[in-house]
Amino acid sequence: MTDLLDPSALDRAVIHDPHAEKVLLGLCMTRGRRVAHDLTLNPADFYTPAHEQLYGLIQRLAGEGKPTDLATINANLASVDQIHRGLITAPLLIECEEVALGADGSVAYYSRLVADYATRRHLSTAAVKISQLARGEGEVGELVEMARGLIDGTRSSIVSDIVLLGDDYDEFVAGLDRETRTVPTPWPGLTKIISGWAPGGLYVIAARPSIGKTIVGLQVALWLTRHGYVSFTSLEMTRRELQQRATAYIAQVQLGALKGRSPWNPELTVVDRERIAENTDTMKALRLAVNDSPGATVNSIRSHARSVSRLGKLSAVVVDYLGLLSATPGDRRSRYEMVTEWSRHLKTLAMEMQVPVIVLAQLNRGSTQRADGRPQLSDLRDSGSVEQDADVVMLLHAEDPADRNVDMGIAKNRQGVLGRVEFTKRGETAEFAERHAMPNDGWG
Ligand SMILES: Nc1ncnc2c1ncn2[C@@H]1O[C@H](COP(=O)(O)OP(=O)(O)OP(=O)(O)O)[C@@H](O)[C@H]1O
Repeated sequence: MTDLLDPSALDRAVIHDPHAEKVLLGLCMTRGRRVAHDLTLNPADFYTPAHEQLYGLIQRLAGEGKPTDLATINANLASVDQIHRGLITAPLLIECEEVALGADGSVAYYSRLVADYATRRHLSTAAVKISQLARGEGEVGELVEMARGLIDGTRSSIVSDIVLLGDDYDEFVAGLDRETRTVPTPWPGLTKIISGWAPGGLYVIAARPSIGKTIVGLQVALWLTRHGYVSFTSLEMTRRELQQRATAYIAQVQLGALKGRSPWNPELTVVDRERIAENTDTMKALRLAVNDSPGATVNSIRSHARSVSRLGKLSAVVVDYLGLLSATPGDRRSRYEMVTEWSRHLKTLAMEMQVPVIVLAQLNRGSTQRADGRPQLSDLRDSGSVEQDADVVMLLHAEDPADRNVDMGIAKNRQGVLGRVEFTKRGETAEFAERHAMPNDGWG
């Protein structure tokens, strides 16, 4: 990456309000220590160096439980380092007091003004850096993510951004009878056990190879399109293959007949063609956005989800599957460390976007060494810390990939009970049908 322009080269002179800075400092001096104590601006949020130093001193005094008035400031000037001490002059202190006496706005008003100007300056600096990023080297998706990170980091820390746990408690109590924003899974029994997909939740569906995790992932994604757009990252199948599976499920046509004409594929029947025709409009209108670009990374998943959310309400993010994600070029960490970071990022993505993130994962061979062959949470060991980050972990188990009876163990459920669900796998129409759900049933 080429060197970034020195942001200090920017002319930021117009993006500040020296009067507001002085008034706020004066209010801290004249209205008692509490005012300074409650402010959460950073000294660097003040544009003028003298104001920055004075605010830093006032904050220090308030933190030590001392008054923040003119006399105490004067008595403590020696505690400011020698280089900056000279900036806090007697005329400045007097001017701050005077403008504060004549001010007609509240402390909140002036602190908001100072914070807003600080944010504008950060934004201006970020714009220069982004412009340099755009001209530099790097994969374009990564660059977009870095640019987003720079924009996200521009907010100044101000008092009104601090929210206490009980701040909206009345709203919480009033909302107890309102319907939740969780949405059902395609299977009523499972929905009951895990209480549906919750916004901000990270859900892991894991299995040994060929048990059917993609079938489950796609069925879930198709179901969730009823509630909005779904961002579906597929590292194993192309969009065309997903089209075949989705058609098999929605139009109830044999998957084999949708793979094109060949001597070994079954032929499409007249009924099949009718069903496809009947469901063409539904297929075309599906709000399923497929990201099947090779080498997808966690950053590209985030980018995709954000772009999809601009089309309309995002209802979920689905990733098939965690182990196939690519590392950022040049990342030399162990696979374990990388996957650990990815699962953290996916949980953060769920919380940021306020949607469920459903991640498919492959289990290691641990289960094959057990007498009953049943997978356990520990079989996710190769998947970094996904077991800790996940809100719910669902483990699929069948004695053999060809077996139509597949069990799902809810092996972790942060907000509820564990349990077990029995499914019939209908591979030919790419679907799982729920037979029986058993909350509180042990797994293992
Ligand atoms: N045309 C078909 N007819 C019947 N069953 C099929 C058909 N295609 C796939 N299946 C079933 O689906 C299973 C594979 O499903 P899926 O691709 O979802 O598995 P997976 O767990 O994602 O596998 P992988 O380890 O390859 O990621 C196979 O074991 C098979 O039982």
